[in-house]
Amino acid sequence: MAGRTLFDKIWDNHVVADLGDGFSLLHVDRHLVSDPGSKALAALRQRGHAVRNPELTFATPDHTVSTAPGRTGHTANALRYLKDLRHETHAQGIRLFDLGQPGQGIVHVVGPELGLTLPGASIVCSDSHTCTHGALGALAFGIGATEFQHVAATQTIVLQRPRQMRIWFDGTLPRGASAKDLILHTIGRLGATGASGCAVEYAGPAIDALDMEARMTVCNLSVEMGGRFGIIAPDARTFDYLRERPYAPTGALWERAVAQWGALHGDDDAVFDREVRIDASCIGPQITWGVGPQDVLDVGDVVPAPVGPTQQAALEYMGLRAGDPIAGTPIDWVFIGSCTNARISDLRLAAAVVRGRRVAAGVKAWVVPGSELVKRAAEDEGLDQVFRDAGFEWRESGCSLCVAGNGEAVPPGQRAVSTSNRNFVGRQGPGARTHLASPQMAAAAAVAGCIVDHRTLERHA
Ligand SMILES: CC(C)[C@H](C(=O)O)[C@@H](O)C(=O)O
Ligand code: SF4
Repeated sequence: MAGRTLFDKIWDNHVVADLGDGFSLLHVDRHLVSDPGSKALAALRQRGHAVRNPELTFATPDHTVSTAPGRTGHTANALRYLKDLRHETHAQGIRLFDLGQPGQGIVHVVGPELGLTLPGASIVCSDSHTCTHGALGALAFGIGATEFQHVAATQTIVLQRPRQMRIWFDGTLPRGASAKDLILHTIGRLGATGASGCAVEYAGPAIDALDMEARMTVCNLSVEMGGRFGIIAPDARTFDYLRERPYAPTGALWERAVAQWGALHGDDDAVFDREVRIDASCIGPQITWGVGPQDVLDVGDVVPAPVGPTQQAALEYMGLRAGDPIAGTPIDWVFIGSCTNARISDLRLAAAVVRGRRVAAGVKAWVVPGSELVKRAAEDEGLDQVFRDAGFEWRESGCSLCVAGNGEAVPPGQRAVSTSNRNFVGRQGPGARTHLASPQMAAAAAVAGCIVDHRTLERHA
């Protein structure tokens, strides 16, 4: 028998029934629910179904909640979602991590930090960035509203085994380049559909060297190149990260779990449908110029000449001219947040750039921690003060400006550098222009008032 990939092994462990033609009925170990999921919960209840395993289902509001300090200014829409989520989770006996409680936050930040996300587990959430959890060696993927009801009612899901791709990163990232740069560069190389329909395994020395939160950043953007799953084999770093997390196993169970997790890696002779190799040592700080994460360049490069009408339209939307250096482009907003880059390590990286500096005149800069626990940890370290002293707004946790689904938006025509994962037309508000970048790059833009290579700021410090 041919060797199996890591993904194959986890898949095989979850098969309840083989349905033929590559389809399987899989057991779901964790169902994560955020506020948009309240609609599907309501629909399920109206059809008279109970949630089969409420103890495997966990909820928290993130998309629509206000992130204003003190949670003021909730929109009518947000209040409705919040009320529905509270009502539906209560009716079904589902654990809800509500506003102000440890455990609240962007669902993809919360899963790993609570130890709900575990190596070898299957994890679903009706959100495309569920691929984030694959960073811990989980089989994690986004589902639709119909699948949500199926999962909730049966704790299983029907899935066709996807094609598999491995991206192998040689070398080490240069100083000043981060996981965000690594994955943006990769998407730039492979394109928005480069991993369509695939489960993507990230491997190689440059991945091994990343800490857990950086690995989450990498897996988070898998879906931006069409991959429904991203996965990284768990290792000692993964186990260290999970030890003593609230929902991680303890005592003898922990020992057994680690022994099993240690076996979670692909066989040497496993075959992938596609293999890509990338040299991480050539990757510098990245910044997007267009309206998809694949429209990305090195911060030292010039805006490319458009290839075809789509890119021409992207340049017009972004208000950029081909041939101009991207560095030096004036900006109006900075958003440090989202399930890509709002964990404590991201905030530390951004704070290191900001410390002792001021946000440039006319720039609005927000830090939106990824979760209540991230917020508290940052405050314990005094990071909130570093940001506040510089003129940043220090906010409550949630999705906020990443999706502008909560009344928080970048005004039309204004230009933002954002640590999130989508720079689509109107994503941060109608007419808003978004440049995706790492936390260091976003922090540097805030203090410089323009797009800038954060390494050049460091030299002047
Ligand atoms: C609202 C939700 C369904 C959506 C997703 O699936 O990703 C959002 O989180 C996003 O990032 O665009
Ligand atoms: S932070 Fe952004 S990308 Fe992540 S779940 Fe929320 S809206 Fe989606």
